[in-house]
Amino acid sequence: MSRKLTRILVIDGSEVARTIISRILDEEMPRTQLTLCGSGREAQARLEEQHYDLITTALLLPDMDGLDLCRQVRAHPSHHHTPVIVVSGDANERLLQEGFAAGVTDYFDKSLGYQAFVEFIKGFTQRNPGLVGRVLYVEDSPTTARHTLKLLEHHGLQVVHTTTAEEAIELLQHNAPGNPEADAGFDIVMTDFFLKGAMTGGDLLHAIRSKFRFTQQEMPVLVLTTAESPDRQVEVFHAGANDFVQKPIVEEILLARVRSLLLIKQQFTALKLQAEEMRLLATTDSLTGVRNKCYLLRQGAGFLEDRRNQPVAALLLDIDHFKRLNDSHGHLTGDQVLEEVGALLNASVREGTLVARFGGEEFAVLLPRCRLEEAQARAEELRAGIEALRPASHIITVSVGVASTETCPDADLTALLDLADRALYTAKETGRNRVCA
Ligand SMILES: Nc1nc2c(ncn2[C@@H]2O[C@H](COP(=O)(O)OP(=O)(O)OP(=O)(O)O)[C@@H](O)[C@H]2O)c(=O)[nH]1
Repeated sequence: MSRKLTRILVIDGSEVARTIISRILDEEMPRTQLTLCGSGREAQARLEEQHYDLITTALLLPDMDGLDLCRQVRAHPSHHHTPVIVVSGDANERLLQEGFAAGVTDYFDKSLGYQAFVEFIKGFTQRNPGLVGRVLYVEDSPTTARHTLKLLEHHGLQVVHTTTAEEAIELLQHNAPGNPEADAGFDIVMTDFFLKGAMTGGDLLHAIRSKFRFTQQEMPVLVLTTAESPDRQVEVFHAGANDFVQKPIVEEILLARVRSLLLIKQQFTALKLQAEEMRLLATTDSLTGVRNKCYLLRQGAGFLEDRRNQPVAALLLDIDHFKRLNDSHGHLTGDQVLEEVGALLNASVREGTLVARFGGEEFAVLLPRCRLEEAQARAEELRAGIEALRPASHIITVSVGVASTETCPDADLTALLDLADRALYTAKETGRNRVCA
């Protein structure tokens, strides 16, 4: 889900006020597109040009009453839903009595200061975020579809409209996780419950929850129904809908429901990303950036068992005379060398290769679909690459032991690494800075 700019229209007759508000908003809300107006007439002109997520106006404008401006906003076909905050010197009687009737969403007491005003706006926009996301919308009535599409798109949503559940299923299939040709995918589905095709909205819901196995957080579904009995409403929820909206659609109700479902989806996506980051952190060696030994031992077994990876080659690379480097240049230099060698290994291997830190100055590499001869060639490339690297401005060499299941098809991970370790020992014994198999 991409984040879009929050568009705010600030109307205030005082140039000083506009300058201060603009400066603080720029600092505190960098993803804001701010439009400043000094009069009601200027604001009216701006409102003809574009949509805003929020309007704030002083109660007293040089040419107009702030409440009259608010009434005009409420009567405007494109802006009648836009929140309006009225700013006044004190919460005066007139504002309290007439404000809400005029359609004021909230008011702010100016005597609290500009910093507090910006904090207020920040809180307001966080509670009422703009609508951002991709909606799959299934509706077979052309009139309802045209009206709803216009409404959703007007509020910044990307909408893909289909008239049948079958088409919607095809689109969901195409966008399912794992399909390399998938587009951005959908954040929510909105569907009419009664569709004229062979499949109903209920069938679509069933497919979403049972076939695609999308949870209610992963793919929230909003059902549109005509006024129904409580029994029918219960049926909608049993079918796996998150919520429903009755037709004829009331714009504010639809938007509020869509907003809350998008929030559910955003929270789900954020949690998923966080979990992935945590998993990566827990399986990565913090110094070298390659996988840690625990990950190698856990994933390596499966890596070997996967027949598509056969034959699997294992390389064990051990930095030569690393103790000497530590002793003469210090551990921090040693650490930098390890870091740079790890980065080179990560950057040098193809996708599907597993690189891990096996011990202090020792790295393991598992190469899929790699015969012994090719593994030796790959090991030689890595050895030469490290020799040319000069990490921390020192010439560093590695000895490499190579083994492949090509020559021992029954070897499990331990046996394969053991063979590579024996080859590494030979490389060390026969002079270092070489590859042995
Ligand atoms: N700087 C640094 N040193 C480490 C780290 N982990 C292990 N070492 C050091 O790596 C050195 C490994 O020394 P040895 O096992 O004797 O091996 P070597 O000096 O590389 O000699 P050969 O392997 O026989 O060429 C030890 O001095 C460890 O303290 C680390 O994370 N950072």
